[in-house]
Amino acid sequence: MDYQQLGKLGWKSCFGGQLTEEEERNSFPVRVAAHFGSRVLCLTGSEEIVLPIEQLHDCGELAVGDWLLLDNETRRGVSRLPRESLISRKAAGVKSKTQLIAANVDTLFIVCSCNHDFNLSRLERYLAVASESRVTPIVVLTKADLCEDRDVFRQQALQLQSGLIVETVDARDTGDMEPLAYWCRSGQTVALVGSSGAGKSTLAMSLGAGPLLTQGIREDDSKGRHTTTVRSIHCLSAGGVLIDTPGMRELQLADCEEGVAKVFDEIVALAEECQFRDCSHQGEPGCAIAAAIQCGELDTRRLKNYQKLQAEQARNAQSLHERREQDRKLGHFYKATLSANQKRKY
Ligand SMILES: Nc1nc2c(ncn2[C@@H]2O[C@H](COP(=O)(O)OP(=O)(O)OP(=O)(O)O)[C@@H](O)[C@H]2O)c(=O)[nH]1
Ligand SMILES: [Zn+2]
Repeated sequence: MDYQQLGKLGWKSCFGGQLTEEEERNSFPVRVAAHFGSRVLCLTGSEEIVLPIEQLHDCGELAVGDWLLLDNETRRGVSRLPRESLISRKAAGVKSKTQLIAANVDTLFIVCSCNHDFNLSRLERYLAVASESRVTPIVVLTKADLCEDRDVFRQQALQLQSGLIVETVDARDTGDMEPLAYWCRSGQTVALVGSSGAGKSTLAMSLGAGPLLTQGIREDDSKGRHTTTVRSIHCLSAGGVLIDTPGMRELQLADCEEGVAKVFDEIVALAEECQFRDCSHQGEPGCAIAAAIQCGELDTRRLKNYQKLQAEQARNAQSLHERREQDRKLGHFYKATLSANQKRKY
């Protein structure tokens, strides 16, 4: 196994530690770089392998960023290595279906501009997703060059979560990328989220995002037509990789009760102090949250956003549960029909 080549893809030694001797002998790791319906693009660090999805059946549902083991001889997927993190979202348009966005991301750059785009509630939403996905969030405030006092924005963002790291940058300036380099070093995987126009592409460019392989990529199909393969993994000048998929750009909360509770942990703690266990914090006597609002310890915007995100995630989680139930029942139905058909045949 060429660990140096794998390092370029964000491979960490802890992944290697999970392999059995047999797996080390008979298989090799690849990273999922893109998914196009029936085919999956996998990278070894020195080679690109496009595999039909059936060949990866044993690896389960796949996300960009997943590490898979392929059999040395057949190149069939043997298994998927346990994920260190997984970012998922409620699929756009499809009611209550979860879509896997990216796996094994170490750091999420939450991008927001120091202008009218700056929105604390949106930042909290992304922080909840990061927490739920087990990814370290870093808030990157762009367009700092265009505002009078970048520190005003920075201080507000710092309040959102204890220990939160917030950087202010001119995303066009490579010199401003230095504080971010640590998160982009070799063996690290980062992803970007933020609203349209916040500066994600500009930031990616300044971080040196480029194609992972410069040779051996076939851009022409068998008929000589030019084809562009959408690669979702890019290498960065600091040695790490960036996962950038269209799905990353529109995250919604899906089943992330823990993430929301973590980001708003002071509100959760306050609620435990309320006189009534089922206090709805809407004027009941002995409400600790109302008291905190009154004395200015907690602001109304934050409480409202907590309640909104809480309700939103509960709704999504509920419909996900219903869907899973439905799928389960449908599964039983198929099985029953299948066995009835088989009985008829024999
Ligand atoms: N002055 C200044 N301009 C910036 C900065 N970051 C981004 N821009 C400009 O803002 C515009 C939008 O930036 P993009 O990088 O395209 O934003 P994006 O987040 O990728 O947007 P989508 O692709 O729509 O998601 C571009 O014209 C950038 O040049 C910054 O830090 N300072
Ligand atoms: Zn209360």
